Amino acid sequence: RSRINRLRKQGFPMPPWSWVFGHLLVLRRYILKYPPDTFFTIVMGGMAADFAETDMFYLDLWPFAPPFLCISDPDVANQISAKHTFPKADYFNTLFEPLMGGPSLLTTNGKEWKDWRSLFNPAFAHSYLLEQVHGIVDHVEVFCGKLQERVQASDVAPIEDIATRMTMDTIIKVTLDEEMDYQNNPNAMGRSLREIIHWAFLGNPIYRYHPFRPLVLKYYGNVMNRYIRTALNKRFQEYRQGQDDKESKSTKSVIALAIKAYMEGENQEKLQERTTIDERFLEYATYQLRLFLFAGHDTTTGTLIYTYHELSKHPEILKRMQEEHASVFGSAPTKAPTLMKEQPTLLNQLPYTLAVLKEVMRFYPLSGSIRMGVPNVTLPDRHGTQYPTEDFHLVSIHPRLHFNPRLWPQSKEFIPERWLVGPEDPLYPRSGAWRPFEHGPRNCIGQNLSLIELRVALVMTVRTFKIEPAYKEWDTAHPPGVIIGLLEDLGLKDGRRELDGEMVYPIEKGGSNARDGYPCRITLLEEKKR
Ligand code: HEM
Repeated sequence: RSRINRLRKQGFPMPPWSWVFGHLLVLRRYILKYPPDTFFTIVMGGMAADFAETDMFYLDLWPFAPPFLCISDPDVANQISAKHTFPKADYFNTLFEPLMGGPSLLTTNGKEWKDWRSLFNPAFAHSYLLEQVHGIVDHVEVFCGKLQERVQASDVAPIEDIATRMTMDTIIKVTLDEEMDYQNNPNAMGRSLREIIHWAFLGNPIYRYHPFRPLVLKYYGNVMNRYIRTALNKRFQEYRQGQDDKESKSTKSVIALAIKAYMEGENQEKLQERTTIDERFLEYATYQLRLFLFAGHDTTTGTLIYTYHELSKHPEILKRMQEEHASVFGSAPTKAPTLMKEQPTLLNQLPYTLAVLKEVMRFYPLSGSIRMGVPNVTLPDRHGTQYPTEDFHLVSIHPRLHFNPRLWPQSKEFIPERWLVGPEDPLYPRSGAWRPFEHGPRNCIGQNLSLIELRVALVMTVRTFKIEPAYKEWDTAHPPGVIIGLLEDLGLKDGRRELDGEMVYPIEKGGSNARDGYPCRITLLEEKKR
């Protein structure tokens, strides 16, 4: 408090502050502007908009969170992400480690992080992942079957569950070379991940301080660990077999490549004797694989759902995307899966689809970035004022960065073309203003995988299915329970379910999912035309 007070007296920007509450009451005022389940980062974006003059401000939320230096200036955000000056924050680690079970790429620093990142980087390269398109197409085909079932049922239901199962199946296939088949069957691994997210759930103090939480996390963590370790051992034996038998088929999974790189870095003499995988590798690789599943499934699912939503609102954009798919894969949508399997590089010929995805990610930033400030290092705002960083968590506020009218002409309009114009065009994106995957050495390792999977999913769905939100029908069919309804009627509970006139908005559920899992109606496009 006294440190914040000193900075306040020196005139650094921050909301009105008090010795007793810090900025908690101010935060509450902002929270009340939004529906109660709104993704917290969006609330922060709203607050940051009131500091447009500096695009930086301090925030004191003690005792609920450490003090923050909030940043929505692209140059400052670039300075934070460009080098390793600012480490990942301990606070951040305590929030995320229960999800992974131990130290992972997301939470470690220095040599420990660098060694693991170097081991996995090659397998997440775009060209390498294109070799995995075959498996991705297979999983998207199952997803299409599920959409088809929804067409036949002619119902209104959330799409999130089936889309999440698809992204989980895909990540497990690409990273571990295992068929989880979660889209068709209940699966202990998939269920455990969901339970862990639910119990580790960062924003809900009821779960955070629940006495059974450690036991529940341990139980489900063990289920995940067992699954991953069994798969890792299988991949190791395949690697060994590949060593002895040069003819054997080499697997292409992310972990197969990482095992190969790890073993090649080992003492070669010892390697000959090794019949089981080294325990330290097994333990740490398990944390990384849990992270891939956690970091990759909700984010990719959310982006897909928000893309369907924007396409439903902009028929002209949908039409242009369909035309692009027809020009690359031919006029019959049924041919596209085979073509993608045979020539995965065709996915590189979809600039418009990619532009739509980038614009969706600008509109719906699903993640964020936090680093720890360090002694004697300051960050300058665009007027040159230097902000001390020591003891502060440096938070990049993506929703503000992505909507700041100073950085984005027509910032509230959905314009995929801004991603297709040259630097001479006013719409051309400003460097560092778009950060869904963050930038620099610690950017998202899975971004190529997400963008490939999303393109495959769009190619295989948008010329066949029409997916339209059906919130009104859903809300009518699912009114709040008697007690909640009464509290809402009495004004004792906030019953708002719209943000800026939109029924679809990211909610706080561990990963910024669409409200109620995006209830929608799915029909066949031909049906619509008839
Ligand atoms: C639309 C999809 C995705 C979005 C928006 C997203 C976003 C991000 C962001 C913003 C970061 C940086 C966090 C920070 O600075 O603290 C990050 C890091 C990371 N992401 Fe993603 N992600 C996505 C998909 C994936 C997928 C599919 C995977 C893996 C299969 C993945 C794995 C990771 C990992 C391991 C890191 C930590 C990297 C490091 O620190 O070295 N992500 N992601």
